[in-house]
Amino acid sequence: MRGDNMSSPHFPIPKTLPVLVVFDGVLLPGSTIRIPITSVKNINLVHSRLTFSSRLASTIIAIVTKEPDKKGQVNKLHSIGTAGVVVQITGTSLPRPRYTLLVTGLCRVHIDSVVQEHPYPVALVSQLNSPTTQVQDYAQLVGLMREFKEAAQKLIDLLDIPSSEGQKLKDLVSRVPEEQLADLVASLVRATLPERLQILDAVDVPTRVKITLPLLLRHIQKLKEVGEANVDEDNKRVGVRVLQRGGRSLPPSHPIPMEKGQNEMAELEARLKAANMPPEANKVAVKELGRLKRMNPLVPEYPMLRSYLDLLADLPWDITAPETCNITRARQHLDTDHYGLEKVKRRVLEYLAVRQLRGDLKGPILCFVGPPGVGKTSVARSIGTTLGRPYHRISLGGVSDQHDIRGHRRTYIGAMPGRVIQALRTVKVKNPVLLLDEIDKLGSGMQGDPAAALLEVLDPAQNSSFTDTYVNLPFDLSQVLFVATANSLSTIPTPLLDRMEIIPVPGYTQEEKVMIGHLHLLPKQLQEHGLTPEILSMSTETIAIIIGEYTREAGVRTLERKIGAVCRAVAVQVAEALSSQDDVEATSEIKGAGEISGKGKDGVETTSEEQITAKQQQQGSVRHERIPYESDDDDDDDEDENDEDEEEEERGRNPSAAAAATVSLSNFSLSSLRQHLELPIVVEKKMIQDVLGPPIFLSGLAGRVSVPGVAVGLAWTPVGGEVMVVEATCTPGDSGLTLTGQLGSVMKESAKIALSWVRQHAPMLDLEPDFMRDEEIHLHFPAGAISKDGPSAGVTILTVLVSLLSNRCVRPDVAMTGEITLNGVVLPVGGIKEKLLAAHRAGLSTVILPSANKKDLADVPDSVMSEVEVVLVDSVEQVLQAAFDGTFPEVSSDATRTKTLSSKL
Ligand SMILES: Nc1ncnc2c1ncn2[C@@H]1O[C@H](COP(=O)(O)OP(=O)(O)OP(=O)(O)O)[C@@H](O)[C@H]1O
Repeated sequence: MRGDNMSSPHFPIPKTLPVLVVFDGVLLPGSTIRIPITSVKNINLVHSRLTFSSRLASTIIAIVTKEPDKKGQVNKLHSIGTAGVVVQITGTSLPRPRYTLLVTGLCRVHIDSVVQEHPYPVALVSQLNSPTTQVQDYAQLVGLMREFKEAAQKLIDLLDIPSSEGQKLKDLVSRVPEEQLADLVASLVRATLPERLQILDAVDVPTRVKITLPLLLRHIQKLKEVGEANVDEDNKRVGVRVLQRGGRSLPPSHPIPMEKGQNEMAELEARLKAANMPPEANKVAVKELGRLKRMNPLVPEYPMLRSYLDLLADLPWDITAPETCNITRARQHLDTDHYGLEKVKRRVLEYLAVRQLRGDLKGPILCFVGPPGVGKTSVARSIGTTLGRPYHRISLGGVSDQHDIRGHRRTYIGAMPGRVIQALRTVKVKNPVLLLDEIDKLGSGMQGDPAAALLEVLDPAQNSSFTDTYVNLPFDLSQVLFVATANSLSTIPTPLLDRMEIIPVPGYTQEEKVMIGHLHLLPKQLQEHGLTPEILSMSTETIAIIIGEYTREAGVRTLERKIGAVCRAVAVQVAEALSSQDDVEATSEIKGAGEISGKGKDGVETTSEEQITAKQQQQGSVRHERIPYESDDDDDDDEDENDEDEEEEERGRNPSAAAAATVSLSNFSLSSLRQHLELPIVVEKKMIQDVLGPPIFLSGLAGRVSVPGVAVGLAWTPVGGEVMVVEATCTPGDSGLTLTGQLGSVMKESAKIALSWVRQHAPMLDLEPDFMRDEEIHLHFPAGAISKDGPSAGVTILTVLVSLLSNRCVRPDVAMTGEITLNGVVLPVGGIKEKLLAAHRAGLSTVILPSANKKDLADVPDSVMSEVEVVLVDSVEQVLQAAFDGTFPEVSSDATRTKTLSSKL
């Protein structure tokens, strides 16, 4: 069968091709099919060979059918496949890769051998072209072709497609080269998988035509039988294939519903007109539409141009949402949705008021900066709701390719517009509120700098004519209200920072968290679990226990999850109570059955075997009815899987039961539930431990600070303030000072400065001048896996060294922060509010701060200031006085640590 003689010039196909395995279809040369990608190997192939900016021409793959054996089991690759080019990829790679490829067949190839199986198959192939037709066969072939073409025209007449489309198809059939004719018509004809494989195997043209003709005639016969008025569903599908894809076939498993009598082009033209584009864009749209109309639907560019025009028609060039800005309502909105955050709310209201008065849409871009879970996204969403404009969130975390923002060139496979244009297509208005979430997490990779692309989007001077690379036309973004969020300013490029107004959203105090939990998170979780305050009651004291013993965060996200876990546990109790109610009902029904069958009213005591069976069946049916709810809850489970630290939630909870309870509660009144449960179920400490496990964080650092060489420092991190127990030990040796805990260079320098100061002041500290001659000091910062840097640990390091060398304990209730100089001056540091909140959270009562930070105390909530004593210091001596209670107390004799230097002091 293999054709060694080339009958006509063909483009060469590479000798080695990656193989895309298909299971229920056959791609014939000249036709285009959609192939859903589900198997791991096919996904690997897409990732490695098709999604890396490959140019169209270079991505030739072999599409080979895995055919079933006689028992219907799929087992071996067919020996002949089709070399094809992927013209479009749709789908996503997250959360799970799911793609659909649009592939056009080029020519037949023989699979000589499979040279690689993993990660995707690769095969050595030889191109198959039709052998030259011998002169004696020629007359016969001409007759056969004529008959075939006539039958094909007849089939097209019978297909349920608009006449204009039919005419186009007929023209195509009359023009197409003879060797492509059978393949083209075969893609219109209904045929089984083995029949299609037979057509694929027919390398020489006459054989192929001879095989296809009977199938063609069979299809015509069938269409005639059902009659034009009653075209069966399958034929409609064929019609749709022709109508929608211009003569290219689609696998039977992916039919597209018929839009009877609709002219695709006219519809597209009408949509483009209705889009009311600016003249420049309109000119391009008209020109491209003309090109699409003239284009042969079989060429790979057709679907790409079609998608482009669809996007132009979908973009909101001239659609504006009416803005309903009302400051009083805005205030109400913000207050209803958020507790506290007074400064943030005030700034947002000022911003909205200025916009309302000026009546224009230009203004600074607000950027909310703060630790996770403090309500940044939530406040930004409230702005959208307040203004009555559609809101859309663009997540920028991990975006490292500028094309994600600016779009890809249309010539690339899988080309897509950038995220901003995609968002506008989704919201369908040109003035939405777009939230640029996690703007500080933008990456920068090989594919250009996305931050630079964002500059163009955010700059009011440029964004009125933002040109996405895919759209390639200016789009006016000046009416979009951009709002951004970030955890830290340090990673936001300066030019981007310059264009935004930073609104800090600080962490919450313990009291604020309790109130947020009580007023917002608990009601929200109750509602999400189908519970009510009449069923579950949780006091503010209980919420405070959860905060203190199960969370260490600046925001309230973990708190919300923990409250959710408690709600689920209660939902299980309710569900169980409801099922026991079902049991009782079942019993009473059985009693009823007993009455009917003439048994006594006191049937419970005298339950017969039949009754027990009936009861069991009844219970079985109760269980059975709940099954749908159980599967409904799968989503819940998925979410839970994403929670990193939620193992305790697994304990004592049953999401299925929770869901069952949620649904069942609507059917059962509270009064009937009260018969089985004492309501409300009051959540107390014992129940919290049962559900969440033993406390994760024990308050008080006293145990750890009760030995010399340990002090509590305060650190600022993008996720809020942290208390850090810094430790030092001293052992015989000569390697000087060893630092561990992934410290940056600035922190290492702080340690050196502190040691120099101690050396310089050895006499004052009662140390010998060469106290480190035979000793080495090891200084460790906890959470060794996390890198740390910055000068603010200076005072803590110094205090730890003094404590170690003087063998005296630091006060256990003191935390400190501040930079030191060689001369012992204490300099101001940042993140004071966050640090004080962290100290307060950890139950520390005294905080040593640089005097120059006094101004920052104004930001610290009164509730914290009233419980934490702040000692302002200018010098290291003052730090030591405060840290050691002014007297440098001797270590008690039962100190747990051996002090190697004690003999020297
Ligand atoms: N002040 C508050 N009042 C009421 N609810 C709040 C408050 N702050 C946070 N929340 C709630 O906490 C949850 C987390 O908030 P949100 O998602 O807005 O945090 P975020 O600061 O954007 O975090 P991230 O930086 O991780 O995106 C939400 O359910 C939100 O409603």
